[in-house]
Amino acid sequence: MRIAFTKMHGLGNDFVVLDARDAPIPEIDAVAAAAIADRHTGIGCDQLVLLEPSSMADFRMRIFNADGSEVEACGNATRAVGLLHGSAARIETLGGVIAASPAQTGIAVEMGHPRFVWDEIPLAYPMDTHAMPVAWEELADPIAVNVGNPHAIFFVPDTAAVDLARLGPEIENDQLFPERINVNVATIVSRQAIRLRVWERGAGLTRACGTGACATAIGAMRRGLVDRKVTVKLPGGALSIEWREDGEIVMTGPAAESFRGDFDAAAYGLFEFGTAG
Ligand SMILES: N[C@@H](CCC[C@H](N)C(=O)O)C(=O)O
Repeated sequence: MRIAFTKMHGLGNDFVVLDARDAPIPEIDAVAAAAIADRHTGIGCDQLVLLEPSSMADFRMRIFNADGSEVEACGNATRAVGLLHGSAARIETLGGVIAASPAQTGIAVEMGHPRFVWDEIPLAYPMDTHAMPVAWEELADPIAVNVGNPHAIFFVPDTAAVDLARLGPEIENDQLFPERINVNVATIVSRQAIRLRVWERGAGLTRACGTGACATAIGAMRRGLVDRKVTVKLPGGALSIEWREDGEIVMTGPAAESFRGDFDAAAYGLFEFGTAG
């Protein structure tokens, strides 16, 4: 059996998208997701995205990191899937129902409302998430924000000077974060602009992280450092993030399709229905 896929990206954060909305495909587990995402022996991507029917929205989007872990949210993938769908859509995710629609500058996504309480992040024990009294070398006093998925944000003088490849995994896997964490290092450029690099939970350094941009913008707004609408500049390009007065986060930016193909299901341990196990 062959399974069709679409390779897509949002600012260089890349995805293998499998569309099972109309015709089911074999169940994707963590092992298969990691194998497909592998850049040496698989197709290669930061996240595997699986579209399925939904009873509460237009369709369901499941997201697997490159390490196989299934997660709640992915901003860039939501824009990519919005582009693939071609019109406005309500999308069920593990993080809640979100809405994507075509916009002048790409795809706009209503990402939901941010959460700040320690057990909503989640943290291992109670702590003020607005100014956390913790540090990993020069990375200190982060803000924690959950925008569907968990983020820690460190404001630093120069994002390029941070050894994120070394400190990122240390913080991601710290026992303070029982579900691990996405690690953001950000520099305030002006009241309308932020520079950002992200170590993603389960995927490592990526060219861009949409939820990281949302969480960082909200963290900077909470600290009074920027206005309620900002441009977040990532290595792969820029996103516009607005925190509306009604509490909704709106992320707007580009997405693109790279190519389409198909793969042999058995090569990833996926078997036709009724033949698995
Ligand atoms: N690249 C994504 C985030 C993907 C999930 C994240 N690594 C997590 O584990 O929460 C984005 O654009 O938001």
